[in-house]
Amino acid sequence: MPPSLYAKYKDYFPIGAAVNSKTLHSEQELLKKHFNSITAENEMKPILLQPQEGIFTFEKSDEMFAFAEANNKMVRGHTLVWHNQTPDWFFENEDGTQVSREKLIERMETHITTVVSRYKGRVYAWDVVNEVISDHEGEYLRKSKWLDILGEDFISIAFEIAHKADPEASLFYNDYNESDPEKREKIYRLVKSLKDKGVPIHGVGLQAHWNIYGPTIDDIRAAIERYSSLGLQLQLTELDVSVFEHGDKRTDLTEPTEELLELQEKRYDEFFKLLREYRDVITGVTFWGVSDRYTWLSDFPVRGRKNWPFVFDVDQNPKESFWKLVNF
Ligand SMILES: Oc1ccccc1CN[C@@H]1C=C[C@@H](O)[C@H](O)[C@H]1O
Repeated sequence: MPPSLYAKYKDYFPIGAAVNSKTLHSEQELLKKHFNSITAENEMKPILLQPQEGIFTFEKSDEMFAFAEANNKMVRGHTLVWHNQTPDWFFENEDGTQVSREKLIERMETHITTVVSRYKGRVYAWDVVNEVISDHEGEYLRKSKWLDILGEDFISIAFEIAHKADPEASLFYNDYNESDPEKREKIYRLVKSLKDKGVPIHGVGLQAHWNIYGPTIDDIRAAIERYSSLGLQLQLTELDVSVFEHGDKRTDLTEPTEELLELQEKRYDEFFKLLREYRDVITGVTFWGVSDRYTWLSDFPVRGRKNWPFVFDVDQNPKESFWKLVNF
């Protein structure tokens, strides 16, 4: 009988999983036994909470909170301000012209305040702003309508609004490729600037969309050391360990090979040894899914290409990787 993953880590950090309206039901048994935190994979993104101005659709997110509260699970809020999965209406006037700075700030405030207030005291950590750092060499901030219309201020404004709506919630900046040395320094620059200005930011979310070939333990350690040197909490917010390198577009596999699974076991073992070492600064580790039965990676970066990134297999049984996580 496998031990509970979150119970095994009760002296380290909460163990979470991203869920969507389907997996909330199809993965329910694993969620109850192995995870003590959930994140909505899509249902709390701007496009799904406020698809049209003034029309808030909370049914699916409310169902997740009902599950969380009935099963004593914590909730991470994901996400309030992002360049993706955000309706165009935020940035446009009725006639389709670009909205003014004042109007966009008003819309940001309405969205964040309405959403955060609804779940006030029930979300322990919010990904207030997601993925504003550019992946392009030499470019600091990602080009977006938020940046075009409001300038860099949109980031601190979002944090201030969220903090006012729920002063008790821990507020995170969240990003991927967070262990890449160049992007790490840009994230560090942003988060330090927010902290130095007294912006209410409490943590850095390392999405941790890793794979069996990278990032290196040294790069992950350097990122943990760099971000935590700011005196902030760290959370892994979207952990998955793809069996393909990001640039590998192969589509021939219908199941993972033994070799790939052995590599994955080794990586999970190394990753969690490192995470346990930094238990004092890591306040949560959330997988971006539950079992290999469903992962967003089966459509990214190659649409329709199955992936097997988790520690539970397609039959919802523990993989060898699971045992690496609990046998310490
Ligand atoms: O790993 C990436 C590479 C390129 C773009 C975005 C990402 C990760 N982006 C994440 C992934 C899935 C979404 O459901 C999450 O909301 C988003 O934060």
